[in-house]
Amino acid sequence: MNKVVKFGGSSLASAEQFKKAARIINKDEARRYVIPSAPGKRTPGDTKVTDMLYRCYNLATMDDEYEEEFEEQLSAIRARYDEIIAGLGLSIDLSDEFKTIRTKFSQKAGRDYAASRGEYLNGILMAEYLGFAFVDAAEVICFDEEGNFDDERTNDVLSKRLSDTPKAVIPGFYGSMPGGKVKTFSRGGSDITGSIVAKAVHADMYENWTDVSGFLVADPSVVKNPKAIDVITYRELRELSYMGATVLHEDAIFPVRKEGIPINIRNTNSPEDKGTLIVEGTCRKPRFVITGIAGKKDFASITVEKAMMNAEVGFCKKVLEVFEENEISIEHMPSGIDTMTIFVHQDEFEEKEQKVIAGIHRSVEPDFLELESDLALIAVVGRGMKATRGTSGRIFSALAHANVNVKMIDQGSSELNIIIGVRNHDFKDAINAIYDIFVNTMI
Ligand SMILES: Nc1ncnc2c1ncn2[C@@H]1O[C@H](COP(=O)(O)OP(=O)(O)O)[C@@H](O)[C@H]1O
Ligand SMILES: N[C@@H](CC(=O)OP(=O)(O)O)C(=O)O
Repeated sequence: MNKVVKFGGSSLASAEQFKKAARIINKDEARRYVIPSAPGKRTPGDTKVTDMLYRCYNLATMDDEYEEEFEEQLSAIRARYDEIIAGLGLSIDLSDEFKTIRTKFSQKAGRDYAASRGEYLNGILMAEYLGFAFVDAAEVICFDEEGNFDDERTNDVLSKRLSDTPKAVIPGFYGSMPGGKVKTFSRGGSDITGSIVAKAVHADMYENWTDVSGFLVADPSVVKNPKAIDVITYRELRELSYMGATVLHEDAIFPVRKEGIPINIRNTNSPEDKGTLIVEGTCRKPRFVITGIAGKKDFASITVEKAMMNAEVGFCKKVLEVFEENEISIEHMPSGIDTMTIFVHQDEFEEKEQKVIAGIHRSVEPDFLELESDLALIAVVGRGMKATRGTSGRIFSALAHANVNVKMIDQGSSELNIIIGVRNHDFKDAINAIYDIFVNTMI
């Protein structure tokens, strides 16, 4: 048996949390490969070390007048680690490491290098505390010249290196490019490292330890005490993570999915809870018709209307090309007989708005063009929806009861998800209404 365990920033924010993580690791001999994140928030108002590092690096690249602030920030980061070292009774001294960091910062080693030090230093502490080998992710997680993750090379290097390292700590979030330049994944990317390591060592399980007892039906900051999901498929999870359920990075699924390795989301603060099992497929019936709800705010929509639009060859392509030319990514695109609507991120769209409108006019001469802003998209996801009639009807009626005006509803062709567009200010009410109708009324 061979398990890869990733501990998130909340699980390693202090010495107390480190002890809990170590207890979990030591309880099961199979937990051989450990992926730590950087120390996260100790309290809701606290700052993650990764954010402190970004800030510190920004200060390092500014004028001399910011030197004092830079020094303060670097000392505050050091203090976070020294607090953990003291709390764990370790005899490690990070002076040399911080000397190197200071030199690299002054040589402008890059934002990615700066951010990666959070995981790197936490990895050193974790390896020392557990008595495991430390494997620097810069040596085993490979990116190509363009900065894209190099799957094949990584798998080769990593599996070779770990085949003669029975127990190791590999820091999450970063790797390096061919010349040795450090490169990070996007935020929350330690989840991806965990998945890559699990694939390389052919793990039986990838455990992802966080501060909630699994993947919950809805975001706990939106719905009070949401129920945990027992089993969820990779496809369902991908839909939910993409739509903002942040518990697992949306790209963390791909490496383990190829190998059929299940992911288990667990709670470091409540290790006896079974958490959520993420699997390729299951014949286990879901507890509720829906598996989960997630959503994101701050979208704008552009509705293009033209009579006989469907008969015009290449109409949609021409409209989409305008967005491509302006480098705006499209989030969602429901269409009708004579209309198509394009949802985009408002902040990306705002500054290019007039160029896009002019471009659409020029390329397809629409009868009518309508813009709306401050919209939210909500995804209701569930493998159980396919077999259940009237799911959309129930969503509509729940939202009507909650006085939420539905701007758009669109069912994915896989019948795995229904996307609903509402106003930003109705976001919370809408999610709670959907949660109530499918979860609370079923209990
Ligand atoms: N559907 C959901 N289920 C569980 N947690 C969610 C969900 N949506 C949002 N979250 C948030 O995700 C957090 C865990 O993710 P994250 O902060 O990245 O943890 P970590 O620091 O362990 O990596 C939870 O504390 C919770 O607030
Ligand atoms: N520390 C990085 C990477 C990461 O995955 O962190 P966490 O596991 O705390 O989400 C970040 O804050 O983005």
